[in-house]
Amino acid sequence: MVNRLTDRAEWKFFAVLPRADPALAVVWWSLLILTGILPAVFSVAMGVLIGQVEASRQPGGVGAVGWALAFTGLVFVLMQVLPPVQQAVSLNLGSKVSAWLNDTLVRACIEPPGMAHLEDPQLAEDLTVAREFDRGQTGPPMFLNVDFLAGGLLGIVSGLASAVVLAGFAWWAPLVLILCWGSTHWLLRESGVWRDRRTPEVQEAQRHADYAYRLATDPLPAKELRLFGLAGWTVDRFITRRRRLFELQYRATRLRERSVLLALLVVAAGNVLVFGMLGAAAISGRLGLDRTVTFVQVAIGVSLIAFGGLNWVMDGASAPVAAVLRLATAMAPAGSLATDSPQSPEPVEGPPSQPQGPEPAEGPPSQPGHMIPPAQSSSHTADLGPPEITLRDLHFSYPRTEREIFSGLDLTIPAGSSMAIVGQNGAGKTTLAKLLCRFYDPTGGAVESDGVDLRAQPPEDWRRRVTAVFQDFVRFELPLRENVAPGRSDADDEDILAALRASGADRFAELDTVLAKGYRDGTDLSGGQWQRIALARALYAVGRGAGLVLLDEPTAQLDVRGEAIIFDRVLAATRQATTVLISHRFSTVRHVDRICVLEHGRVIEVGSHDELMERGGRYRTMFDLQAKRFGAAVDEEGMSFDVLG
Ligand SMILES: Nc1ncnc2c1ncn2[C@@H]1O[C@H](COP(=O)(O)OP(=O)(O)OP(=O)(O)O)[C@@H](O)[C@H]1O
Repeated sequence: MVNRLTDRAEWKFFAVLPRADPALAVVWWSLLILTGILPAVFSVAMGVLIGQVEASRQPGGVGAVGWALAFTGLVFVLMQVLPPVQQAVSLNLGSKVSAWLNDTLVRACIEPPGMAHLEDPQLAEDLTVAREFDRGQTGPPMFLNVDFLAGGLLGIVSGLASAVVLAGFAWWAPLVLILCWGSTHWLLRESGVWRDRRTPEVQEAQRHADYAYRLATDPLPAKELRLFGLAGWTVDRFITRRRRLFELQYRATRLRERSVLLALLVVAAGNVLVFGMLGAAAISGRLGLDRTVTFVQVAIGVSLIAFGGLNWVMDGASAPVAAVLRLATAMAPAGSLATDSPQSPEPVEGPPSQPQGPEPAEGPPSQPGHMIPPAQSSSHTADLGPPEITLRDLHFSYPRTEREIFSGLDLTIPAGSSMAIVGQNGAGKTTLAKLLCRFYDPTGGAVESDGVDLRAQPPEDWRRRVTAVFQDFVRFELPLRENVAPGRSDADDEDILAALRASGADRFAELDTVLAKGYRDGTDLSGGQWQRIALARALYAVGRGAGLVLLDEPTAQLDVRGEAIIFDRVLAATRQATTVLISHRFSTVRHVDRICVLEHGRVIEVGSHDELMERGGRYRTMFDLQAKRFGAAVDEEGMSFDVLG
């Protein structure tokens, strides 16, 4: 019984209020009760006033009209003053609840060390419902909701306070009216709750409407949408999905004729009975004018507990809150990683695990949503040096998929060496980089660092030793300084400038310039310039001691000459690290120590460029194919680079 109550979305909603701001929640409830009982008190005051006026008119009668008038006036003034105060408190509490929910949601998304929770379709659907408190697609946003709710709750408190006063007329009268008006909640219950809010149809309409909205408002798709004449298509998609959403909401929550008629009948019967008895008592003289006025007013006041705004607001406000709380618990296990290696149940030999604490990632956050906590100090990692990486009989399938990306992959990358991974599109190169960052755990076999399974240490300890430039690196809408050293308030400008110089990115902007056009004095960069910034971020991390450097197509957007120069500089800067390069450009690949060719989830060739060329296998075929389409040229400085033939 208690569990059923606490499991309800409404309960969860009210439980969140004190968590968002305990003091404000107490003030909110207190004002609600005080403001709610005032109409009933006013009815009593009016009755008393009339009684005193009548008494003072009697021959020799002495009425305390003045006191009664003052009391009525005081209640009236409070009735004018308290509602705006209540409203201000409601809006304030609404903002606090909104902020608390945002915090909870952001934490739920960002804190799990893995990534699977962000790719789970069911959780993604839940996320859409949860974000409703903020976006307000199907109801008001939370900061307004708390005020609307206060309005509905005030009605309930007023109605109950009126019922208490009405008991002075007859004990059964408030019971009859509460039963009648209260039954409307049950009779019209279907109309107050959007029960099928979590059906695939609703969630799909919601997600697609949201996506079309983002397509229209984000600057990134703006070019293609215009070029391909997709403006009308986007608007149509948005309108049809929104309309569908409204239709589904309307169909679920519209008032049904039969229920409304039944509710009217019940309410009419109860009110005819109570008001009839009140009238009879007044006519017979059993009830004086003063008490008649009071009881008629409170009998009307009980009607405030009827089905209405509260029912509609309550559902819209509590469903997203329940969804946020659900996600807060569901995302953690979905995005968790193994804590112990099945391969290394014994205490493992090898470099000591990094001390835990608030230290930052030495590597940059490589994916949006995967920032590692901000920095206090940066010792430790430099001492550990570059790791030797071993992939031992590695098997991997993405969560909820059957297909094996790796099926028994064995590979060793010696400490301090550079290794290029080549293979066709979809061969699993980026997946390998993700496994090396430990965004996922293998489904079989192991990834080892210096002979120690990565699962034998907390992911954050391992990630302090890793830095990466991913194909889809993040472009922070932040000053250049923070793009190179994100989350590091203690970063030395000289170190940042050195990293920028090494990646050839030192002339694009001042360190304080925000790298986004939408900001005052902000600037945007070209694709290749952004790539150099991402490289600078990785090089800065290497300077701070990151021992494993993952470069996934790090120079794909650089011009041919720039690529050769920058790549040489990157290799020089990462000479002390173990470097893994993923690239389709053989002009880059040939500069590394060893090359590994991936195919069908396995390593089919490993060796230096010269060895693999001599072997005449798959690498040679791919190299020759690319060389046919490209020719070598020598620029005026005598430097050789590839150009289109
Ligand atoms: N998050 C994911 N969930 C499920 N499957 C995925 C996910 N990411 C990638 N895949 C699948 O894994 C396979 C390998 O992808 P991956 O990105 O590792 O290839 P790649 O070798 O880097 O390709 P490319 O050269 O095109 O960058 C692909 O078939 C892809 O569809």
